[in-house]
This record gives sequence, structure tokens and C-alpha cells, in this order.
Amino acid sequence: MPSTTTRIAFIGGGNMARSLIAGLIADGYEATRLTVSDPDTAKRDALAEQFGITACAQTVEAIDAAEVIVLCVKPQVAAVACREVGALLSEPLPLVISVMAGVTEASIHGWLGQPAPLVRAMPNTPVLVQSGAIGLHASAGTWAKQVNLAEEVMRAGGLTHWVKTEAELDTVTALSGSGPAYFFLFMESLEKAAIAEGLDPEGARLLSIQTALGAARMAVESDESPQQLRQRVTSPGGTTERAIAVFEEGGLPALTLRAVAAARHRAQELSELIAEEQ
Ligand SMILES: NC(=O)C1=CN([C@@H]2O[C@H](COP(=O)(O)OP(=O)(O)OC[C@H]3O[C@@H](n4cnc5c(N)ncnc54)[C@H](O)[C@@H]3O)[C@@H](O)[C@H]2O)C=CC1
Ligand SMILES: O=C(O)[C@@H]1CCC=N1
Repeated sequence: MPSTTTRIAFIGGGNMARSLIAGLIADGYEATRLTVSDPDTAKRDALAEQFGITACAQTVEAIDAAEVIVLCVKPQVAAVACREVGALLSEPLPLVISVMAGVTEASIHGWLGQPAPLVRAMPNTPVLVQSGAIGLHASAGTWAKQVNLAEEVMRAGGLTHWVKTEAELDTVTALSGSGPAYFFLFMESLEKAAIAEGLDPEGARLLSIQTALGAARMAVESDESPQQLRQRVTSPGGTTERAIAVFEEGGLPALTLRAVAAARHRAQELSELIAEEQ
């Protein structure tokens, strides 16, 4: 496995940082080159123990000599965390990657107070198992070399996709950032439905999860679209046809449109709220 020695500091050691760190280590990144800062002692201890990385209480210790700084705090504490980082930056400025939902490049640059190269990334929790879907956008003035570095770091977690406009990241957030929760909800619903129809709970869980995995792998590996693959399962006059008719009668496609629109709207709302409040 190739090893990479890029020095990467994570600001915030919660769910997303943990998932990204796990993906990087699985990809061959050296644990000794990864640091994290988090005020929460339990989070620091867990990360240090699980991955062998350096976990610090103070941002100043974590970002010492970092080539990449990944902002992984909640949007609500973005300003405080960015100001703290900005006050510590010196030339050569490191690449800053923000995974914060709905926090704009303009806000981040304003709080950093430094023209640091900046890439916004919208990953999702499957980066933990290197199966993430990650949307990316580089702020104006970020050079190709830094864009490539961001690509390399984030690709350790899964599939990357660069969007042309920053606004598209709100849609990426609503699709793939939040998306694992939608599929988990569907797995939960299928499991409950199978139990209600008489299957044992263990079988209901195992079979619903494996079905999701099998469908996703086929969709990834096949040249056919999800719609074509669905048609292959749907025998005329058979069982699938009946179930699909119920989903359509119940408005699943329209409901999905509304759900994704609500998430995208919330990402936009968060950007406005955060820019106003901080
Ligand atoms: N959870 C997810 O599926 C995804 C989350 N995101 C984004 O990732 C960011 C982090 O989300 P989670 O990891 O889920 O949140 P989390 O709450 O699990 O982690 C945030 C961590 O930041 C720490 N923290 C707070 N203030 C700090 C400071 N000043 N300096 C350093 N650390 C500080 C907290 O103690 C906490 O451990 C958010 O901005 C979110 O929008 C993006 C994509 C997906
Ligand atoms: O729910 C949220 O706000 C974050 C962003 C995408 C996934 N989790």
C-alpha cells in the first residue's frame, strides 16, 4: 500500500473527522502525520487510541507545520474556529479544506483574515469505509497544485466530483451529504415492513441491508442506468410491479423532490444565518 506523508490537521474531531481520518489511514496515509484538535477530551482520547494520531486540546499544537488544514467543526462554531486558525497561519500558507455544510468561501476567508488557498468539500459518512461521495469546489485564487492536493486527500475517502459553482454544493449537501440517512431510513422501513409481514427480525435486517448493498454495487458496476436495472427486476404481472405501483401512488418521486429541496433550502438558510450571526 503506498504511504503518503502529507501533514494534515483536522480542526474538530467529531463524526466527519473520524470518518475522513479512517479513510486516509486505510488509503496508506501515515498516522504520525495526522493531527486533530478538539476541546472534548473523550473525543481526543478515542481518536488517539483508535488511529494512533496526535490529538491536541489546542489548535496551535495541531496545525504546527500542517500542509493541509481540514475544518470539521459545526457551522455554528465556524467563525470562532476559523478566526483561531487564521491568527496562527504564516507563509507558506497551507491549503484549507472546509467540510462545513452551508458555510461559504467568502465567510471562511473573512474569518481567516488570510488569502489562504481554500477548497470546500462536501463528503458523507461512508468515507469511513472509503465509499464516500464527495463534492468539491475551489475558491478563486486556489492554484492547480492545491486543487490536486485537495483531490488527492479527499479521494482517499471515495468518489470525488468537482462542481463549477459554489452554489451547487448546497445541492450536493442535499443529495450525497445527507443522502446516507435517506438510504438508512429506507433500509429501516424495509426491515420493519418485512417483520410486519412475518419475517424473523434478524433475517429482515440482514436481507434488507444486503439488498441495498447488492443494488448499489450493481448500479456502480453496470453500464445500465438505475431505471434499466429496476426494469430487469420488475417482471410483468409480478410482485415488484405491485410494490412499485404502491410507491408511485404514494408519491415517492415527488416526495423525494420535496425532501431534497428542503435539505438544499436548509443549507442555503444556514449560510445566510451563519453569515449574519457571526
Ligand atoms: N456528519 C455528516 O454526515 C456530515 C457532516 N458535515 C459537516 O462536518 C462538520 C462536522 O460535523 P460532525 O463531525 O457531524 O459534527 P460533530 O459535532 O460530531 O463534531 C464537531 C466537533 O468539533 C469540536 N469543536 C467544537 N468547537 C471546536 C473548536 N473551536 N476547535 C476544534 N474543535 C471544536 C466538537 O467538540 C466536536 O467534537 C459540520 O460542519 C457538518 O456540516 C459534512 C458532511 C457530512
Ligand atoms: O445534517 C447535516 O447538516 C450534515 C450535513 C450533511 C450531512 N450532515
